[in-house]
Amino acid sequence: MTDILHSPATTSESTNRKIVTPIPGPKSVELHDRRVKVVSEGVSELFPIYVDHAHDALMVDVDGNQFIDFTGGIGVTTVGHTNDAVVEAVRDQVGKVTHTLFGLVGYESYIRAAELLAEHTPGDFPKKSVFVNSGAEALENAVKIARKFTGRTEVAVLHHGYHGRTNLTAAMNYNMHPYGTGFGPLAGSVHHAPNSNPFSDGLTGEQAAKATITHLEKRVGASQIACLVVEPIQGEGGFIIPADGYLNALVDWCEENGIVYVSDEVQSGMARTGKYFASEHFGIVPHLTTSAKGIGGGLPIAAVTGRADIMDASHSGGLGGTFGGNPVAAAALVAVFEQVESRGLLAEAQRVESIMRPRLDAIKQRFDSVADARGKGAMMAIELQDPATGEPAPAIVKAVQQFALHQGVLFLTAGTFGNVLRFLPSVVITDEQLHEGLDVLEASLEAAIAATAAQ
Ligand SMILES: Cc1ncc(COP(=O)(O)O)c(CNCCCC(=O)O)c1O
Repeated sequence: MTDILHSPATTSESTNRKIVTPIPGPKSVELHDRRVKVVSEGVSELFPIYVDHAHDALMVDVDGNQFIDFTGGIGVTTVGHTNDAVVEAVRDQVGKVTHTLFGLVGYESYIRAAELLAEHTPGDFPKKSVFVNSGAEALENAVKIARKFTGRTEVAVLHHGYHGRTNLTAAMNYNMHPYGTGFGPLAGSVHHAPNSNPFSDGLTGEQAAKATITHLEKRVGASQIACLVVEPIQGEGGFIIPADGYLNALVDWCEENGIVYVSDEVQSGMARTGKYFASEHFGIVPHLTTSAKGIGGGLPIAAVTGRADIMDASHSGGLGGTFGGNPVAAAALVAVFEQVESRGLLAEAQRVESIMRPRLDAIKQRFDSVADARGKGAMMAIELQDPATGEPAPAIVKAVQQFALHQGVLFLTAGTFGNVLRFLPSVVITDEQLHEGLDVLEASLEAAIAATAAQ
């Protein structure tokens, strides 16, 4: 197999990429050696590098190697690493008050953050929010609120979905490993139904919705279901975009049966797809929307936002937690929304798609192993299969990721079968950085496919 892991990096002419040591460099190796002594083995170590600083779409490790970042820390730094306005808002806030616990002593930024989410999440009805610290915590609370509002217990989710690493959200995930293996017993009352994946199932939205609804009606009973939790574009599952009409049919079914429709926009939300929330692409209005990742611009904050009557179903004191909506994170959220508005970042996400889509389509035409190219805005992906058998090709995906790392570009994988390369760059990435990263993608695919074929 060609030793693509150590091919000399061709970055000397680049102002965006700079590889000045072996990967990992000596300081990263030293940090790794310290890490293994004090950090649980349970925490993954995907890239063997350690960051020193980052800004916009570029990241520099402790050895001075510079990378174009197509991961965004899994879709968090949508407005860019160390976005200037976010940094300024955090700096202004952190010296004034860092914590009170909003349920004890309130502060304006929590309220402003809730006003922004009420304004920009889908739906023109009165909306309220509660803030928590992670996407999983938002999903946990969305389920609590739906159960309280309906008086029902059962939770419906879709195949290939992902919702977190807590006991309940691990039960809601499609992939048991690595999120739930050995951590059980996981929460009950969670029911998995078929999703819509037109690339692989060939079903129309109507046909796929019938399959989903029939499964839930027969296996659970609509009258028992508190909520149906759906990612409008499934993220960890591989950037799966449902067939036209699928989500609309699910929302209608929920409306008809008193089921709370929860749109999990943790990965697809906050300008990522060129809309504030991906639900807008499909013309659906969820009852509740969960958000996290990009809303905080790198600071940990997550939210459940939705119909005021549903959000108010909880008794006072039923929702909360120590750090939820922390003043510093809330200030960052407000800055993120201001950045999206003032810099036209929805259009920037569309610019990213306008550059990536034709190049990914061309890559699909060039390489038989690339079976699909898909996505919306700055949430694009390619799916790799063995052209002879149609089986998933995760080995090539991993090899591409490794080769690109050594060429100064960070790519993420995804997909139930690990055969998807997903791209989550910040929407402030430059055209030049996009094209350079895609050049490396193409070279990495060529090297990885050749190396795999030579095995
Ligand atoms: C749709 C959707 N809902 C919920 C979550 C969970 O958000 P947390 O902030 O990671 O808890 C996610 C987080 N996805 C990245 C997980 C990374 C990892 O843990 O290895 C998501 O994408």
